[in-house]
Amino acid sequence: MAAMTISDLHKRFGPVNVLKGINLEIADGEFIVLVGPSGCGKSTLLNIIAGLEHQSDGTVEIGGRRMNGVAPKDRDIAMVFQSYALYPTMTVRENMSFGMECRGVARAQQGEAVTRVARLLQIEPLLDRKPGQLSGGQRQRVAMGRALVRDPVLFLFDEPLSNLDAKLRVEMRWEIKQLHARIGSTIVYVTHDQIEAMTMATRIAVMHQGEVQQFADPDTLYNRPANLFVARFMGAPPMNTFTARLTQRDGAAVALIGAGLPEEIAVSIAPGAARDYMERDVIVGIRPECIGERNRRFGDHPQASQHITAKVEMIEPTGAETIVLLRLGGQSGLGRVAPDIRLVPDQMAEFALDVRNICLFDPVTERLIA
Ligand SMILES: Nc1ncnc2c1ncn2[C@@H]1O[C@H](COP(=O)(O)OP(=O)(O)OP(=O)(O)O)[C@@H](O)[C@H]1O
Repeated sequence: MAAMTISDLHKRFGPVNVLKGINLEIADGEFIVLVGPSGCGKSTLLNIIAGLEHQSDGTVEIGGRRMNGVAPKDRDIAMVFQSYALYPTMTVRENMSFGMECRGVARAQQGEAVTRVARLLQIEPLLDRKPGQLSGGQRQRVAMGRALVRDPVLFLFDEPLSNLDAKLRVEMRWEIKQLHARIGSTIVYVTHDQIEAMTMATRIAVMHQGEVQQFADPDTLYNRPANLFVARFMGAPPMNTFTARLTQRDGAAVALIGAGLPEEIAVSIAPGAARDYMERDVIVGIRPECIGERNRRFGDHPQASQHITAKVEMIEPTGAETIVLLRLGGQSGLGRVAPDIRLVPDQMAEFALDVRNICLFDPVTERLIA
């Protein structure tokens, strides 16, 4: 196990800047997820940590040891790839012990390590099969087993679940999380799936265009996103964003969505929030689950919920809940209501708004104000 420090890391491919100064301080035993849209540099960063790619500038330190110039095989890192990369002609047992065989580990020790890890991953009955005789989930488990027998200081996972179907992905997610709880190793895990990130990580680094936008625990990322990119990237459906004007109404601070329009909506804002933005435009971020059916109560405080009137534009029943597209102050946003609520398109209806978790962003810098 080891802590890792990434300092001012840059990577250029010819004229293209793919990583633009990455700084991450990762504690021993953390489960870090790198998440971001395609092409943001996640795999490049992982490959540099593994030593498979060289950085243009900056340093990676693992367990206090500077890795510049250290060959991949000497970094004591195990990597699990999206393609399981198992040898098709070898049995599961041979696949798992191959690395140890190459390093000249004694046969008895190899056998012990394979048995220990096979038990941990519950793949003992599969040890004499070949990869072609395994399901996708079993192959993924063997790929993890091959990494685990090495007992490395750091695990790197590059989208390990993306080849699995949705049900198996949920199961494997749970298994990897439990595995981490049991072995306590430091893990850096790349995915573009933000549900995977939210459910497994101790901290998530959200990347965009070669930069870390925010590095925080899942709760902070979700409820206090540092900027509009993070707000819109994390969450499905994503956070609604409305342009609004901050002002005072009846002695209280409000954000007017669609200020000046007949359908203007005043949303209560915490006193003192964004004082410098009074009488200025802001972006208001409201999660869809913060807009619910009229009689929904958010929290114990009577002022946690506010009633708003909006026009229903579209209805999408999902079984457990109904997603509604609403017209709010001339702008569109999503809400989530109980499945037994009857709504029809074009109807005006009252909804409850949870005002506790409303985010305000600067419209120019797009950074969180309050
Ligand atoms: N060897 C290379 N030469 C030139 N450009 C490269 C090379 N490898 C990666 N890139 C570019 O660097 C950028 C980041 O790629 P990277 O694979 O790290 O992204 P990613 O976030 O992992 O994407 P994905 O989720 O699609 O796998 C992309 O624009 C990619 O085209």
